[in-house]
Amino acid sequence: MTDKTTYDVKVHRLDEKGFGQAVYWQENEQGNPRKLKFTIPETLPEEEVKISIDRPGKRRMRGKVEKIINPHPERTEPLCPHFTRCGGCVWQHWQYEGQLKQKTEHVRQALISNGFDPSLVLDAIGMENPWHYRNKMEFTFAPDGSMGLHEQGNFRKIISLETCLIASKGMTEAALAVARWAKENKLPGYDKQNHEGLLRHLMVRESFATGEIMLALFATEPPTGKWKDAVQQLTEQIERDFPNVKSLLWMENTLWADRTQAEEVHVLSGRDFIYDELSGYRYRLWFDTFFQTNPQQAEVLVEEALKMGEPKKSEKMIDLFCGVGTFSLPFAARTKALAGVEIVETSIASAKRNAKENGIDNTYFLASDARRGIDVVLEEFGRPDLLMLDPPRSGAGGKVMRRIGRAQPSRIVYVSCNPVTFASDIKELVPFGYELKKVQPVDLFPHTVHVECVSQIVLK
Ligand SMILES: C[S@@+](CC[C@H](N)C(=O)[O-])C[C@H]1O[C@@H](n2cnc3c(N)ncnc32)[C@H](O)[C@@H]1O
Repeated sequence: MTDKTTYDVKVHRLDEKGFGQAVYWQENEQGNPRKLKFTIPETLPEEEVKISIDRPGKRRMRGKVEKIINPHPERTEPLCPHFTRCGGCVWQHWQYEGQLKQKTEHVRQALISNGFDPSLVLDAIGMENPWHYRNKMEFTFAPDGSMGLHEQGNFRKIISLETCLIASKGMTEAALAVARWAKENKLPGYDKQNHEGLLRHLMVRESFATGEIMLALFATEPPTGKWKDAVQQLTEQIERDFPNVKSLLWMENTLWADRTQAEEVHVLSGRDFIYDELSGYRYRLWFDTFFQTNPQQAEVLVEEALKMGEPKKSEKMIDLFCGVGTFSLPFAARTKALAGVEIVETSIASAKRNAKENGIDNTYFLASDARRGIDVVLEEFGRPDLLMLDPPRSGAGGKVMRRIGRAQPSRIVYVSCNPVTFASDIKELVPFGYELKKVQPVDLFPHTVHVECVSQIVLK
């Protein structure tokens, strides 16, 4: 039986997942005060709410809102029917302006915690229309063959897809067609518990610039034998109804890990990649290529990075964590020479090809871990005038930052998707004579807690 005791609490802050945090004081059996700590999704700072216990816990309980006693002035009606259950967007109940203010504040707090001046953080640049911005989605099949997104906090449960307000409309329609085909053909979804079933994931990516779409269906068996007719039907249907799908792939994946990886790629229709464009450069994207997922705001990010980096034709530059060259190409076009370092070999192969196909011939790309790669590049390339880095969420780490400090580039542009690791990374540069000049947050992920920022750091 669930405990229907209710507690009136006030949200005092949001946690790193964007959920409200609150405490409630009550007396224990000995008459001593006892503190109950709650995490409450779908609440906003300073809101007073009546909650019940959704999920008990020793240290912190998950609260369920029974009534909003005093709502936040920026509370709004969420638009998506999947909101509250889907783990995708957690802030649809917050007016977009409020989300942006919170993101700016989050970056400022991360700087304060590391001893930097928060006034260096400019207001976050948001989107004019913060919907249907994503160019890539991954959906999962449930054992009953339905397809959708993972339920919030429960990776075993799948919410059947009806719509998605952050994915592009074209991509969602194509995904829904695949979901209907799977249902009509009664194809079994993969059961993670007993490792049985056929369909595992559907990855969809679309280029907003070229209109090309990729559909990659991950399955435990090849598209032959007893599945041949159904696969043929899917291929014909997609070719007929979705002419923009330039890549329809069947990815064989028998591995236990729940990831969109493939042991064999079968091209059912078109090619094994699609073309995309960003900031005027053309890119080939394979199913596993890392590429910015909000292309409109990614262009803003590139523009801001160029403004902060002020690249010059006489200068040498290093791009650490360069991926397929999203920043490398526009910077290389404005510098004398650019060296890019990235750990994923296929991304480096892609970066080389992208540079060539875009007529850029002053780049040198190295597939290496950043820590070793920076040493190799410095040895072959000499001291850079400008260095940019765009590490993953875990940050670059002290060893890489200290190597950057010792290399003494006169300007550094740091692009980050995690203000916390960003702030601790740049602190490492201070003893080497660097000064943080400004930080520009850019919102690439409306309705989620994530924020990207570009910053300018100079040698004093
Ligand atoms: C946030 S992405 C940025 C990619 C690129 N700048 C872009 O905008 O497309 C971070 C990149 O760092 C790469 N990476 C992760 N760990 C790395 C490491 N230890 N050394 C070098 N590159 C790494 C990832 O493969 C990924 O391409």
